Amino acid sequence: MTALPATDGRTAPQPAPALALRGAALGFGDRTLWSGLDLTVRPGEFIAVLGPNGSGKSSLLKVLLGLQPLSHGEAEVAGRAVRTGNDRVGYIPQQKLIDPDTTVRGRDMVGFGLDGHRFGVGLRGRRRRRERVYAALAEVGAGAYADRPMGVLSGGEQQRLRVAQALCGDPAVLLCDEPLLSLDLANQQTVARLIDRRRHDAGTAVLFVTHEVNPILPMVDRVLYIVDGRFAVGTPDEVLTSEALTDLYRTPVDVLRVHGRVVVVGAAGAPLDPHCQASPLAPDGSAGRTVTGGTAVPR
Ligand SMILES: Nc1ncnc2c1ncn2[C@@H]1O[C@H](COP(=O)(O)OP(=O)(O)OP(=O)(O)O)[C@@H](O)[C@H]1O
Repeated sequence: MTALPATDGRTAPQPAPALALRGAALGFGDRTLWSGLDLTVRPGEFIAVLGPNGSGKSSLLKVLLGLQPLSHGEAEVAGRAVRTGNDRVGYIPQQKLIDPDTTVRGRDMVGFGLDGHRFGVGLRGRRRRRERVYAALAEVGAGAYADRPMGVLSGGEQQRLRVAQALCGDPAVLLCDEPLLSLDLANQQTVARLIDRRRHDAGTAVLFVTHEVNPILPMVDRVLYIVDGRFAVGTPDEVLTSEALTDLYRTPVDVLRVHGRVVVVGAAGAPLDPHCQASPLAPDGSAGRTVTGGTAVPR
């Protein structure tokens, strides 16, 4: 705990940050993905991590999972230096359909998210472990199909179980790597709400990597937007603006708000997204501009 002056003159304890990066840099060979990154994330805070393909979003998650050392600087989760196998870190990967022949039950898959040593050995340890899995399944509403083989479950059901697996260890930080990808709208909303509820109820901080910010926009407290070695951090209203993104991309970018959705429009000749299409939304109606087709954030 850090003590900060309270408004009445006494000192009020502040919760330790869920996550802290100080002077962090990551590079491979002579390429620097990002550097000078200082980021302190409060318990329960929801951070969207945005940026084009290859800007280093997933690599940032790997650093926090202890799978990738920083080139410079420090990274801490719940006040401790990051390391592999830290059960204070939960991880939700992209939705990938599991082989239909996979016979492992959802309940067992969720249990894989727990460190076996934590609950001790013997009957008591096994019971505590079982209770934790049960609670995680209940939290995501997956109890009804938890005993079926993973291979026969729908993509949405499988992804709920991945969320349960990530939450099972009661993480201080939840790292999400495009967890809504290839889910239909209803399941996108379900999974996003589960994550949102968790951070409200348990104070779990969330780092959410995505190319499509709109489904989570109402939940986002701050955005970390990485482009070509540079980055911007701030509220969505501060970062998702034409001015801020033009500065970041070093090329003219327009940010439009259409029916509450954010649409990022890039300059012709400098497509921000390989899938850019001629824009029906070009502000001047010219054909010389492009927009990410239905996608909010350039890839
Ligand atoms: N171990 C590694 N060795 C060398 N280069 C790597 C390594 N890991 C990642 N990279 C490179 O670092 C860059 C960033 O990769 P990363 O997966 O973090 O990007 P990303 O922003 O998540 O991209 P996407 O949106 O496409 O998923 C890529 O060019 C990738 O090839």
